[in-house]
Amino acid sequence: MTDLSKLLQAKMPLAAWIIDVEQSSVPCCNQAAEALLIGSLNDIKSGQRAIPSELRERLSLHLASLDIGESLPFKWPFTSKDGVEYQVRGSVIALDNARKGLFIEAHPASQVDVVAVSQVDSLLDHHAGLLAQFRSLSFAIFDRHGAFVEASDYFITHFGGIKHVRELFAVSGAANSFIRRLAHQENLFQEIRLATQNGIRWHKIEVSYHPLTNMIYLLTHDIQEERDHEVALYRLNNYDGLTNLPNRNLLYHQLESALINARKRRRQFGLLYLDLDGFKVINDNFGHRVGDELIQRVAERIKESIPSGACLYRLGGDEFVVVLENTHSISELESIAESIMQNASNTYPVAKMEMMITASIGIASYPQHADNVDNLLKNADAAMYRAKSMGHNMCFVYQSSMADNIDAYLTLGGGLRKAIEEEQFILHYQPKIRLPDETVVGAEALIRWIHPELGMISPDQFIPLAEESGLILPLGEWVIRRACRQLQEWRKAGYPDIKLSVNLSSRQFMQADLVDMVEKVLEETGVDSKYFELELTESMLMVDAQQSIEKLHSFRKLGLTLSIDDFGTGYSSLAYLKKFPIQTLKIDRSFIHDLGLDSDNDAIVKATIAMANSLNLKVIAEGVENRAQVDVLNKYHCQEVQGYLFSKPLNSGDFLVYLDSHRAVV
Ligand SMILES: Nc1nc2c(ncn2[C@@H]2O[C@H](COP(=O)(O)O[C@H]3[C@@H](O)[C@H](n4cnc5c(=O)[nH]c(N)nc54)O[C@@H]3COP(=O)(O)O)[C@@H](O)[C@H]2O)c(=O)[nH]1
Repeated sequence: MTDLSKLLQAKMPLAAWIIDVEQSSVPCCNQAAEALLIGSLNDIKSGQRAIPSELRERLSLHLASLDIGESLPFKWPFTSKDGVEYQVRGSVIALDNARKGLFIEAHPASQVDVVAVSQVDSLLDHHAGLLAQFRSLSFAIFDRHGAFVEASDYFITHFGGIKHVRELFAVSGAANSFIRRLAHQENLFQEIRLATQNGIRWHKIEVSYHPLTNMIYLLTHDIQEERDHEVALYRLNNYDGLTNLPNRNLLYHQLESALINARKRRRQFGLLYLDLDGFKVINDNFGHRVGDELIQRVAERIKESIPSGACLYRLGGDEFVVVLENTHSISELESIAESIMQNASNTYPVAKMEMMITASIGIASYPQHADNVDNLLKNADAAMYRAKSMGHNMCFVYQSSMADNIDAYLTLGGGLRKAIEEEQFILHYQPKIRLPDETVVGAEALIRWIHPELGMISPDQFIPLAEESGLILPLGEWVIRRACRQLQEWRKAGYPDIKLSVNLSSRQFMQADLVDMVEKVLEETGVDSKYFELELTESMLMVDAQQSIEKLHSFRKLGLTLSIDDFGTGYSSLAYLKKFPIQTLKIDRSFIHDLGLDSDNDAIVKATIAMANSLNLKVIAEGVENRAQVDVLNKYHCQEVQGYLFSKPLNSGDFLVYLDSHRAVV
């Protein structure tokens, strides 16, 4: 084995000092160092006590910040024998703890090495100890053709008996480039993968070629553990722990690069924004462990459903994004979305159960729908919410007309959240009039937002925003609670019992715990459920007819009445409606508008009322604005009407005044 003490003395063309930094002394230095005792380096001679305090401080500083085997660049000015000012350059390398180190430096004319350590008891003991430490460095010498000459014990244990420097490299290309650079007598300092006895590992290497000996001096430091930590940290920052899918960070990176590519090559790329329907219910009912397992299975299923070039990301919760580069058309994106929805909706064996879940997907494409990453994501997200509000298991392609809503969402959306917290809403009540005696028998509760700056905002403006942001759930609950409290207040004030209806939005109707919530509010307020009515639209019910039927039966069990709003605008037939346990049909105002003016329209209204009566359903006509309409409706035996002819929606005070003057005489 090489005796590095000899190496230090004889073979190294470098001047080398062993410096006890703590004692500020120089236990020894080699022959080359003796020959270079010039200028400020003159103070650093063998057996010398007290090195220059500035040098000592700087060495201490360097050594203190280093771990074993680590190095730092070091500069020190000195003047040569012939009076030339030089800047010594090299690096400090720690030996066995942060306070002991090896310092190698070079200047233009020759090379200078300094070994610096601290905490030495005696010079002699110290000398032996230092050499042992030096031996523990991974250090080797090669001739200028790369043939092995000598190495430290540690080097040989770590890399094995090698004959040529080439054998160190994991990749032949790296070896070639290394040898090429050495041929140009370049000094190297780099991080590279080397082949060790324990496999390929990352190393920091420091190489210098010395023309005096024609030798290559190589110092290596194994940094595989640091690299492993870096990789672990990278994974933590960029991958989702549950599914191992790349996360939002990597999504942004890929989208940015997809955008650059698409711009450069004038290509398209697409984005599918995916959210599972009703995942919260599974989490709430079966626990997060089952929810997590389901998310993993769904992720696998989605991965199987997308083309090989596509990339799947998990944004967190039940949200995923698929990025498809180099797409040709939106219909291509739609057909991929369809196949994801189809595959995802098959059952999953989770926790010894057969689980089912569906997904809603929003689609946006560059350049059609946005020209930057943020807008693309935002638009795909909005399209996803639109898909959700249309029902389960749907996909929706972003439309530019949604931009108005999104802009409004950005300006009103934040305010809407605050408005819910601060209850900036009121309910107005539009009387429902019985025919033919035209007395008030009920009312429809209609929400109004009293914005602190914008004044009263119509529900047409903010209900779609509330739907798309999910805020409709707390807002809808507020409406139900407020309406029930109002009923009780009227009752307690001695007004006759009337039926009050509220509108449900489609997202609200999908809410898994809707029935429980309504039941809780009824109990809380003490309202007699037969005076409370829910208005639902046909399209809402037809999204998942079977589930709707079950939900409606649950409401019926609570004693509520159920009404189909906007009847005639959807696609359900009266025969089909028989399956729904409903009590009232509200004919849409578009049919009432032309009543008495268009015979086909009249025939439809007449037939609807007749068929509804035969099915034992009450009929109410909305949007009644003139007497002629009332006359026709009376002729067809329509039971109730609602519209501006009788009253616009009123605040609760005005409504009571109206009620007083239009109530049935008993
Ligand atoms: N999910 C919820 N939706 C709600 C709630 N409150 C209201 N809405 C829905 O918003 C839409 C707009 O409502 P609004 O501006 O209140 O308009 C209602 C009436 O003012 C209007 N109306 C009534 N009579 C007439 C009339 O003679 N002519 C005419 N042009 N318009 C009239 O109709 C709206 C009520 O319609 P409908 O619900 O179909 O009975 C509207 O879609 C509301 O449903 C809420 O709390 N939750």
